[in-house]
Amino acid sequence: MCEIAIVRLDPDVPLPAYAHPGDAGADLVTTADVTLAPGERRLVPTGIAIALPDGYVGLVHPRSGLAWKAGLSIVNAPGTVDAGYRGEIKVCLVNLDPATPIELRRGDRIAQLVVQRVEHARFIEVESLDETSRGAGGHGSTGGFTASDPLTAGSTL
Ligand SMILES: O=c1ccn([C@H]2C[C@H](O)[C@@H](COP(=O)(O)OP(=O)(O)OP(=O)(O)O)O2)c(=O)[nH]1
Ligand SMILES: [Mg+2]
Repeated sequence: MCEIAIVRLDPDVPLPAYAHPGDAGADLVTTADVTLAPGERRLVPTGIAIALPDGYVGLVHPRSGLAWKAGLSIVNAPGTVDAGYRGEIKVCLVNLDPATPIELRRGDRIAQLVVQRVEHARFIEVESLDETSRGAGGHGSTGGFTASDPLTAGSTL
């Protein structure tokens, strides 16, 4: 377990909390009242700043319940909080529902922070890459998931 120093920029904000032991994400709240019109996006404050240890990253993920029930998502999901970042964590929320506004109140849990270790890579330029079974196949090269997908049209599962 890693320890993360945290500063509350708003005295009322709760510390990020795991809802259950073993959960991957610690919930983050908004400190603002926000209404998102259909299709609208907004950078929303969380009232906290953290100091992640070197070699860690904080990933800001959407919450699945709000995604399913209201269409609330994060434009840049998952957001990347760098270890050296000391500013307020903010979340770029978006209302993906085509018709219904989303009303968020100060204190609502709007996202979850997943803390992970990261590798730092050295990029070494070469003339060509080794051969693999996948090669350059990507972006649906192994098939899609519906009959309307042009890659799999006519497929009989
Ligand atoms: O959901 C997010 C994503 C990022 N950040 C903060 C922390 C992160 O360390 C910094 C920069 O994020 P990122 O590198 O994703 O954005 P950028 O557009 O590349 O900005 P920069 O040029 O500052 O790196 O913004 C957040 O508060 N919330
Ligand atoms: Mg960046």
